[in-house]
Formats: sequence, C-alpha cells, structure tokens
Amino acid sequence: MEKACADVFPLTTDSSEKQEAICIFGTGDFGKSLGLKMLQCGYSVIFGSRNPQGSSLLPRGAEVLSYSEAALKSDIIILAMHREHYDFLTELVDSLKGKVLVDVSNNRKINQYPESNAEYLAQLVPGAHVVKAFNTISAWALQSGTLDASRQVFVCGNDSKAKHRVMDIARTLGLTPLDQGSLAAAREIENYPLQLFPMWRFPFYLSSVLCVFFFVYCAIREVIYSYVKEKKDTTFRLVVSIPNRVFPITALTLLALVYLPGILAAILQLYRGTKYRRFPNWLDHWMLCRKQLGLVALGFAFLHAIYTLVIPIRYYVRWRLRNGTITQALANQDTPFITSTAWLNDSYLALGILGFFLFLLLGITSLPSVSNMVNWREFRFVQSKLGYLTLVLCTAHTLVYGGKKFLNPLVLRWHLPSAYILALIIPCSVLVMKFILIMPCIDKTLTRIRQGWERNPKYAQSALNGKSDI
Ligand SMILES: Cc1cc2nc3c(=O)[nH]c(=O)nc-3n(C[C@H](O)[C@H](O)[C@H](O)COP(=O)(O)OP(=O)(O)OC[C@H]3O[C@@H](n4cnc5c(N)ncnc54)[C@H](O)[C@@H]3O)c2cc1C
Ligand SMILES: NC(=O)C1=CN([C@@H]2O[C@H](COP(=O)(O)OP(=O)(O)OC[C@H]3O[C@@H](n4cnc5c(N)ncnc54)[C@H](OP(=O)(O)O)[C@@H]3O)[C@@H](O)[C@H]2O)C=CC1
Ligand code: HEM
Ligand SMILES: [Fe+3]
Repeated sequence: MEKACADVFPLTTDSSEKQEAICIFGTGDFGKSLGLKMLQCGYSVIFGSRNPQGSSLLPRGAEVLSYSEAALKSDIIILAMHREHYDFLTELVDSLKGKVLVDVSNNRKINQYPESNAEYLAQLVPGAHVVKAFNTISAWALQSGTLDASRQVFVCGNDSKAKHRVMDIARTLGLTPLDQGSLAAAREIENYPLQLFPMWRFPFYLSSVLCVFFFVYCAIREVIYSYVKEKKDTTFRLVVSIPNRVFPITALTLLALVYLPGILAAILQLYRGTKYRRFPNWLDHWMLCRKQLGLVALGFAFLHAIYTLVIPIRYYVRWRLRNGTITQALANQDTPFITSTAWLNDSYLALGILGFFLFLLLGITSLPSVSNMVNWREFRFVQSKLGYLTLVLCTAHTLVYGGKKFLNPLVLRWHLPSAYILALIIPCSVLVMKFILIMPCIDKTLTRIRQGWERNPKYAQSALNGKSDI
C-alpha cells in the first residue's frame, strides 16, 4: 500500500495552472496522503519533518526539509501531526508569525482536553492565524481517490481571509468546504468524527430491547410452556417461528413509535395553548431520530417478509400438512371449507403486502436523491399521510391475523396472551389518539396554534423576557 503511494506520480506537476506552495508538517499517513492529493492538483508541496533524510515513501515531486526550514517556504502550513506533539512549535513562533496554521487533528475521545486542539494551537502560536479543517476526511479516502464517504470539510477560524484561503484549497482538492464560523466551533468539529451514528443509537438500543423482550416472551410461551406442560421439545421454534414473530412485532412497535412523538407534541401544544415553548429535550431528540427509527422498522419488516417466504418449505410445516392429510385419509374425513376463514386469511395477507409496499415507499422517499426531487409539501404528504396509512394497514394486518382467536382465553398460556396482542397496544393507542386529534373541533384549535395563535399570550411575553419556566 505504502509502496504504491511512493510510486504514484503527481498527475499535474507541470500543470499550467500552477498553484501556490503549501507546507505540510509531519510525514505520517495523513500528511503523505494530503501531500499527494495537493501535488495532483498542481500545488508545490514542502514537507517539514523531524528527519528529512530519513523520510521515505513520500510522493515524488515533494520537497522535504526540517520543520524550521520548511516553515519559511510557505505562508500556509498544515499540521499533519497529533496534538500531543505540538510543543516544538513554540520554538518556531517567530517564523510562524502572520502565517496560516491549519489544524487537522482529531482526538481519541470526545472532550478529551479542556479546550479544542485548534484553540490550544492558537494559544501556543499566538501570532499565527489558526484555521481548523480537513479533520473529517480520512487519509485512506484521500489516497484511494474514491472519497466514498462525505466530501464535506468543516472549516472554522477567527481570521476570515485565512479561512477563505483554506476553503479555496479544499475546493481545488475536489472537496466541499462548509464555513462553521469562528474558532469557537472547533470543539464541535473535532467531535464529529468521534461520534458513531449518533442518531441511530436510540433506535438501535430500543429495537434491541424490544427484540430481546419479545424473544424471551415467545420462548416462555412456546418452548418452555410446551416442555413443562406437555414434555414436548419445541426448541426448533427458536430459529424461524419465534424470530418471525419478534421481527414483525418490533417493526410494528417501532413504526408506531415514529408517529407517537408527533401526537405527544400536538397534545403538549394543545395543553399549553401555544407553539412558542420548547418541547422537553427527550421529545426533541425523539422527533429528530424518527427517520432512523422508521428505517430500522423497515429493516425488521423486510426480515419478516423474507421469513414469511420460507414458511411453505419448512420441514415442520410440510410434515404437519402431510400428516394431517394422511390422518384424514385414514379416518375417511375431510375438513369443511370455511369461507369466513378464507376471507380472514386472504385479508390479512393482502393488508400485510399493501402495508409493506407503503413502508418501502416511505423508505425510498427518505433517500436524499429522491427527497431532493420533491417539495416539502409532497414530502410531508408521503411521510405523514401515507405514513399513517402504513401504520393503519400494518395494524389491521396484525388484528385480522389474530382474527377469530383474538382475545380467546384458550390461547392464554400461564395467563400470558399471544405476543401480537401486546404488540398491538402502542399502534392502536397511537391511531386512537390521532383519530381524536383530527376531529374538526380539536384540529381547528391545533391548526390555529400552529399558525401562531396563543390561548394565553402572557406565555410568549414571559418567554421573550427570559422568565419562561421551560
Ligand atoms: C421507512 C421510513 C422512512 C422515514 N424517513 C424519514 C425521512 O427521511 N425524514 C423524516 O423527517 N422522517 C422520516 N420518517 C419519519 C416520519 O415518517 C416523519 O417524521 C413524518 O413526517 C412524521 O409525521 P407526523 O405527522 O407524525 O409528524 P409531523 O407532521 O412532523 O408533525 C409532528 C408534530 O410536529 C409539530 N408540528 C408540525 N407542523 C408544525 C408547524 N407548522 N408548527 C409547529 N409545530 C408543528 C406538531 O406538534 C406535530 O404534531 C420515516 C419513517 C419511516 C417509517
Ligand atoms: N490518518 C487519518 O486518516 C487522519 C488523521 N487526521 C489527523 O492528522 C494528524 C496526523 O495523523 P496521522 O498522519 O495519521 O498520524 P501519524 O502518526 O501517521 O503521523 C504523525 C506525524 O507527526 C510527526 N511528528 C512530529 N512530532 C512528532 C513526535 N514528537 N512524535 C511522533 N511524530 C511526530 C511525524 O512526522 P515526521 O516523522 O516527518 O516528523 C509523524 O509522521 C493527526 O492529528 C490526526 O488526528 C485527521 C483526519 C484523518
Ligand atoms: C410482504 C408483506 C407481508 C406478508 C406476506 C406478511 C405475512 C404474514 C404472515 C404469514 C404472518 C403469520 C406468521 C405466522 O404464522 O407465524 C404475519 C404475522 C404478522 N405480521 Fe406480517 N406480513 C407482511 C408484512 C407485514 C408488515 C409490513 C408488518 C408490520 C410492520 C407485519 C406485521 C405482522 C405482525 C405483527 C404479525 C404477527 C406476528 C405473530 O405474533 O405471529 N407484517 N404476517
Ligand atoms: Fe495514523
């Protein structure tokens, strides 16, 4: 890998559009990758290194000098080294005066140091214009040239001219600079690459808890109960039957939980009589991760659809069918055709298929390439109206699946009802509350509140005066 890096020739070393000279301190992974990319884009690159003679595998065309010599060659210096090694810069304070120092560093932990690395650098070298940039771009992505992940470069700094010079370099490298303001934003920018899918955390934990709970619940009802009461080994159910209950139940619960915060928000607005008060933090966060909750729900619905496909080829199902037929043939009997059962069976399957289709549609419209093509009203229509229709269809699918055995005391085992009955509690509650909220008298008040009307304008005044109790 590293050999390849040394062998790569800059594409445009003799480009007619010769760019300025840039100095990179540090010949590690990041310094080398950034240097190569810069050479390819026509910049002259001067590396600063502790050991200029010993630095090997650097891109051809780059010059390597000691740190103090390299500092004199350019007025933009990129520090491709870890914060822990910044100390030596204090010796170069004079030669760094008035220069642009670009801090690309990341830490190992969120808020590892009391101040951001860029602010620390600004304290170490007070005469330089420190700019934070490039920390969200990986050395590997720069080197492979694919940049599959984000091309966004968050840039911040107190000197606007310095910041714009760095943003121009980012643009020339084919990246997308985003101005984040003054150096005070550096802390947040340094935290970005350390966060692992922050919006997915809540949906992930919630779905794990739901899966584990329903798995244990179903295992008690269907495996342990059979073993204790009938001495029958039904452990094979743990592999397909029970997951094919747990997955759709999790999908349905999560789908209902996508629409529950909107209802709680509406109730809160009606209760307060104003929309000018902040929602509690937990509700805000819940509202913000609805997309992720919805997509996780879609994943579980997908699993349910695939597990359902294999039902007819399962050994247990084929055995039961064959055995039933032989038993009936030997007894010379047949079971009568029950039209109502046929209706219920076809209906729940049709409802499941339609619900799944709309579920997929919601997932497709949430892809940025699709959502960019529709205006916000169209997006809200799909996400909100068709989203509720999806919830109605999936809830109806489960209700009709329950059909005649629904709430039948004979299906209780150790007083525990079937799992899908528990799974219906949240979706049915959400639908009933939504039904109440869209009643004309309530909907009219809610619409007025959302248009800025206040039942008790005193609240807005106290909020404006900063005396709000929120
Ligand atoms: C597969 C799938 C994919 C999804 N993808 C996305 C996605 O890409 N992006 C996304 O955002 N969501 C996505 N979601 C989540 C969900 O579909 C949306 O958040 C949907 O808009 C929620 O509809 P709602 O009617 O509950 O909420 P909203 O229409 O957002 O309303 C919620 C609450 O916000 C408040 N509110 C609404 N309008 C106003 C107003 N004008 N003034 C003041 N307050 C107001 C009210 O209190 C209201 O009750 C997805 C869901 C699924 C299942
Ligand atoms: N690797 C990546 O993908 C990314 C890295 N970054 C940031 O870029 C910076 C550099 O990362 P990376 O290139 O991976 O790190 P490396 O450890 O590979 O390289 C760091 C370089 O710092 C120089 N250095 C200066 N003083 C010292 C010292 N006292 N001890 C050790 N090295 C020293 C060395 O260069 P020399 O021997 O020439 O003096 C060394 O090669 C870090 O702050 C990192 O957070 C940011 C985004 C992505
Ligand atoms: C392709 C579309 C779908 C088909 C063909 C389908 C089919 C089925 C079948 C055959 C069952 C009975 C499983 C069994 O006997 O164990 C079932 C149960 C169920 N389905 Fe679906 N379904 C579909 C989509 C959905 C969707 C989108 C949801 C909701 C998100 C959903 C929620 C449920 C629930 C909660 C159960 C009850 C699970 C249990 O306790 O057994 N289904 N579905
Ligand atoms: Fe490294």
